[in-house]
Amino acid sequence: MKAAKVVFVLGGPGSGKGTQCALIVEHFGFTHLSAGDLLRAEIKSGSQNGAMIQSMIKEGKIVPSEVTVKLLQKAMLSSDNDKFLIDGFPRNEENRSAFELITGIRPEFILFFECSEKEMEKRVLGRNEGRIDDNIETIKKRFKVFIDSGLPVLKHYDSLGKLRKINGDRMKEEVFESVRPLFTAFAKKD
Ligand SMILES: Nc1ncnc2c1ncn2[C@@H]1O[C@H](COP(=O)(O)OP(=O)(O)O)[C@@H](O)[C@H]1O
Ligand SMILES: Nc1ccn([C@@H]2O[C@H](COP(=O)(O)OP(=O)(O)O)[C@@H](O)[C@H]2O)c(=O)n1
Repeated sequence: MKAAKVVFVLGGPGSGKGTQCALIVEHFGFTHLSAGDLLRAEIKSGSQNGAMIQSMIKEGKIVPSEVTVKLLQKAMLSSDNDKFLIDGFPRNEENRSAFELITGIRPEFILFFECSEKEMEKRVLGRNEGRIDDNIETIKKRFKVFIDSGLPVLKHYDSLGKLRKINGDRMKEEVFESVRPLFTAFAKKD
């Protein structure tokens, strides 16, 4: 698994991570792994961690890294692909160090969508996916967690020269035109 190429995709709730990942998958043949989607699937599967995960998500808190890294690792191992977009991860320093320790993988780079809180709030409230955390009370908590726990992760990768910031406040097609050049090195599909 050490040969796998990984790009972490970060940004606040509603910054457009999932939307841009779908476009990258379509154009560059990556496999999209959303940490949030894997955690939500784990709740639905009736896992013994389900109740804990559900209450963390409802409160906008970060699920213990061991749980999330195991889910990501399992998904990577069961894929034929060797190029992964890991979306919504790492959310804090614990996520980051646990992933590096357990998988031995270092990301190629970090795609980070910068977006105003006003725009993110509007998008999340309009998302209509029936998520238990897409309500104004939990959104405020998620914004705070993003700043308090997420910024140290971004600083870390910035210091390694791996942070690629994209203005996510624009129309999705315009955002993708800024994303595209970062992936041309991966253009050849295997
Ligand atoms: N650039 C954009 N402009 C307007 N709406 C967007 C844009 N990107 C995504 N959206 C919409 O905003 C909502 C949140 O986007 P999503 O990709 O799910 O964000 P995230 O994965 O970062 O939480 C979705 O309903 C999506 O269709
Ligand atoms: N690495 C992660 C990713 C998500 N999560 C949880 O899942 C929730 C939703 O994350 P998400 O990435 O699906 O959605 P957004 O908050 O980006 O819109 C987070 O608020 C956390 O409670 C986590 O605990 N650890």
